[in-house]
Amino acid sequence: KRFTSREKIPKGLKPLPGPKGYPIVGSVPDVPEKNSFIKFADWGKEYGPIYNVNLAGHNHVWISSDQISKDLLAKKGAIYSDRPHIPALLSDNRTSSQYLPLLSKNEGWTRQRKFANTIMKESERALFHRYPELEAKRMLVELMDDPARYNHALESFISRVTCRLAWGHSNASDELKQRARELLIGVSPTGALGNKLPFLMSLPDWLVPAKAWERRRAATERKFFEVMQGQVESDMQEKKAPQSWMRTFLENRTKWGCSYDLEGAYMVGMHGIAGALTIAAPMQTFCLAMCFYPQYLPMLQEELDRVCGDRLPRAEDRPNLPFLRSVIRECLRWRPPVPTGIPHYLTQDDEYNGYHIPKGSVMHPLEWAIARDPQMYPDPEAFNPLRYMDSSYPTYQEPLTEYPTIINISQFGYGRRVCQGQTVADEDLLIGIGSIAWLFNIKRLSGDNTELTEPAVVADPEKVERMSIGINEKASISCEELNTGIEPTPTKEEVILSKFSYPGSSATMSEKANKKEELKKTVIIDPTLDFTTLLIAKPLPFKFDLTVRDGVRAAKARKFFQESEDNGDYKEPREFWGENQGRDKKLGWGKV
Ligand code: HEM
Repeated sequence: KRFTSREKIPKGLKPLPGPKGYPIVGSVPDVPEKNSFIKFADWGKEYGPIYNVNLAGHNHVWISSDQISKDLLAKKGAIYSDRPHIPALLSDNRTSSQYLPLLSKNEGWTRQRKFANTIMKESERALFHRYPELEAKRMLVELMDDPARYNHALESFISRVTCRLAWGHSNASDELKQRARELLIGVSPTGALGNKLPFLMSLPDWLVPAKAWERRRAATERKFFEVMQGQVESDMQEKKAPQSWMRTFLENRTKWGCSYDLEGAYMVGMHGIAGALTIAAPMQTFCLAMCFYPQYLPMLQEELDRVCGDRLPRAEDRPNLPFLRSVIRECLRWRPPVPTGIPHYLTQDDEYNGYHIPKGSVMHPLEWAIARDPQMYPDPEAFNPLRYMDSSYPTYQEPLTEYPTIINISQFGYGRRVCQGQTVADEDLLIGIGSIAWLFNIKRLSGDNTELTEPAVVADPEKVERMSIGINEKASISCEELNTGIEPTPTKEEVILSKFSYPGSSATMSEKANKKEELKKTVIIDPTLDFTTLLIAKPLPFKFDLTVRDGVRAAKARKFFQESEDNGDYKEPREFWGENQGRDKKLGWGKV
């Protein structure tokens, strides 16, 4: 929906408040690429818990309150459950039945959600086939052997579990990571160029490398999903296919109402991607939190030692591990993996508290702000898992065998579109974070005295040294920018300078100079806020001490791994596109 300042407001209603913006581009120049969610939250403090922003002619509504998000997105789900168009994708995300999270509220979405419900229930009943427990052993050994590449080990853990759930084995987990990363770039407002400059998508490929990149991405993804489906099919014929979402689809393929098998390939593949993308983020946040709030790791280890003793945490331990659940819940609150929320789209004019909300508005439940409501979360900037363990906090809930839980918290969205994968995330985090805390101490590097002030800002960014991960190294979702040729995360100065080259800028030189000064002040240098800029925000790799708690545990962890290794549980990763990941061919890893 195009935004006009003369939008007709029905009698008796007021327009929503919000920043005024500039001609044509609206408020785009005021939104920093890095940590844009903080800017949107700041506007929420200025204009109120629901406000309007014109972004390049489109009306975006930002909601910073859990209650308002529920009132609109959940209670009025009939008109608030659509999705906006994503211009950088070649096929229309709303109708193409490729990506369930991006589909319009149509028949395809209904049947795919039904399928998703079935596979999630089946997996939960089967305790996710113990895949998280199996892969946790491999992750621990990788972390012991190469702690500096912790980021890679955590992402591999998640991707392998998800790959097993989707197709019954983990061989394709590196490829799944790369598919996840490329799709994330394709759909992120700050990723593919076609989302920033949609008109590019109507020009020919040879003129617009970003469009050619998307064509290659889409073709590679399709081929990958087809190959994965075909393999499960032939394994089933040979009666050797382990349980998986794809097997569930193929065993009953007419039941789901898909018009062709390829839809099944996408339905399963999309869930694989959704898992691979998201769950490592809170695990990386966990490492960050333990570095900056060191008082909680000993408490967590005390609980794990008491409950698990000399074995790793298991699914059955969940009721007895309330502090572990508190830490996980707090990781999701403190640094929400989807800080801007995933937008809904309003299909009819509506009103809220006397305000007019025009049809076609893109609605954002702003998780960053919702998770910082000081009434619900006193001292919201502090990482504090005790808010779920101590009855004096508003978030405390009994019984502690069940609460806290991450199921149905705001970070998983609202209404009819809530996240389908919550139980997978819940299980992976319990086993993954529990296993790490069982085996390791996590500390800041000695000599790093960075202090967090309240609210957590200002520190020396040089102290948190980034690790370089080279091109064509195994996939790493957090470093998506490196492997696809998209610019690496911009430096402070680049962030500022990039604000002066947007098309249509009519700012005078002095306005630009003022803006530069203003932006300088808002650049974030808190190391706990050094996150990737795409839709799913992950802490950028940083250096810290990851050491085993004692030799006995280390030896045990190696033994657990060896037993599964001897059992043939871990297979080599498979490469799909040949040399150089197919860079010189039409299919393979994309590089703009
Ligand atoms: C920490 C992990 C995760 C987070 C924070 C997360 C967050 C979200 C959010 C915010 C939404 C949008 C909800 C809305 O529009 O109101 C969503 C949707 C969705 N998620 Fe997740 N998610 C996670 C893990 C997963 C996993 C593991 C899967 C599947 C294996 C998954 C599958 C989906 C699907 C299919 C949707 C689309 C639902 C729809 O549009 O109807 N998610 N998720």
